[in-house]
Amino acid sequence: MHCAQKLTDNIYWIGSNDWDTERFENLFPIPLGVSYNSYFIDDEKTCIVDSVDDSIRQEFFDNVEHLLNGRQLDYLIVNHMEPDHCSTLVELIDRYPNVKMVGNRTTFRLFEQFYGRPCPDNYYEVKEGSTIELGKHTLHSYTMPMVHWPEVTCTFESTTGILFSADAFGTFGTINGNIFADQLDFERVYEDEARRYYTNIVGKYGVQVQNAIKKALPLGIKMIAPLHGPIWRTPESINYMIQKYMHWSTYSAEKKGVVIAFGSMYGNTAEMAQQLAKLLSLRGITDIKIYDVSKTNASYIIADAWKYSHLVCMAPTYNLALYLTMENLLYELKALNFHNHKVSIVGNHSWASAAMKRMVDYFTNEFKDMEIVGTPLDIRGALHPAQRPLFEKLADDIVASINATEIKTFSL
Ligand SMILES: Cc1cc2nc3c(=O)[nH]c(=O)nc-3n(C[C@H](O)[C@H](O)[C@H](O)COP(=O)(O)O)c2cc1C
Repeated sequence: MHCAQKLTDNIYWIGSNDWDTERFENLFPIPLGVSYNSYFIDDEKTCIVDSVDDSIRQEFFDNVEHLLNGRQLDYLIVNHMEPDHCSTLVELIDRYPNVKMVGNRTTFRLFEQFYGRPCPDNYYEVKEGSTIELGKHTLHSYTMPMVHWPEVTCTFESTTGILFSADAFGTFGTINGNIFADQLDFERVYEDEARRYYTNIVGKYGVQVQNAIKKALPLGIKMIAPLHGPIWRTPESINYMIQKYMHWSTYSAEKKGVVIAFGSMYGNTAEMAQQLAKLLSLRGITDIKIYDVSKTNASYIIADAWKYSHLVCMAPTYNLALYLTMENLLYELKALNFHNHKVSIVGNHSWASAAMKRMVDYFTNEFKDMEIVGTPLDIRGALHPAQRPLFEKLADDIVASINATEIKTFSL
């Protein structure tokens, strides 16, 4: 049954929710589900902006048929050729064989690679600044390369001021009736998931996101319609989300605080993590998060590492190397270009140390712009009373560093 919702008198959300997929990209847990958003513009020419994942195929076509009401589909804008927005494209073309599929050369190449169905008669190539007149509405195409795929464009509708932003400004989490961010407590319900979505999916491409923001801001945006999660339509909510993107894309901490990520087999390093947290608390630090890297999916730790000013990595040596789940976390952080934060290091070993050295090497040589706070520690087995002063000193150094840290603010 159709379930479209209005953005304006003539523009509709025709997306739906996916509660079934366990992991987005088969990597990132999505306990709150995810929405795939698509939009319909009802004008002299009919137009769909981006399509959806196969998992919500039925709801999508119910909406499309209802809104077309027997008319033909004239345009199908493909801002992003990732399969979670494109696995219904071939069926759309089969159903509406005269539709013009709007994209760039890379869009069409990826389409053919994925679906083995060249449709050159349907291709309608656009470039930077190309416009399409639908009647009352005019679409302007702008490239956003590598936010986060090479073909990505955004489409600006200049009559209503709606920016169809592809995956930018999206979030994990289903749409629960309210399609607009200002209708709900976004900060409480979605912000952590928006950050986890951004940092893990788009995080590597901060420079490209900055370029896209620079390009989009002068357009006079009145609404931002992303491909996942709620839509932004008030100046306050648009401002809020763009400011979040300024923080995230410049790798700037949003808040003073400490994320302690530990790995542990027998509980000794876990115990050290708790001791350090207690010492930080006694020194007045209120924002402290402890994560077991073997327990919590790295995507959550990565999101909080991005958010808070200070990270502490604590892990044992394992077969003359770094404990595997910590190695994995640091590998992922590095792959996402994480930088511009402060980190402290505690290793643990029993006979031949490697973990501490590996962590120091990571943050000194493999990440850029990471300041190591305090002297890296290397504990043998368990923390003994005689070593307590080392932890007291580390806590002092972290607190001094937190006090000296300035949290950036961004004005638009
Ligand atoms: C499979 C395995 C391999 C290990 N390899 C090393 C090693 O190469 N060098 C070393 O000093 N300790 C090694 N250890 C010992 C641990 O690093 C050490 O006992 C550490 O204190 C454990 O910390 P935890 O109590 O937090 O798990 C290894 C332990 C295991 C189970």
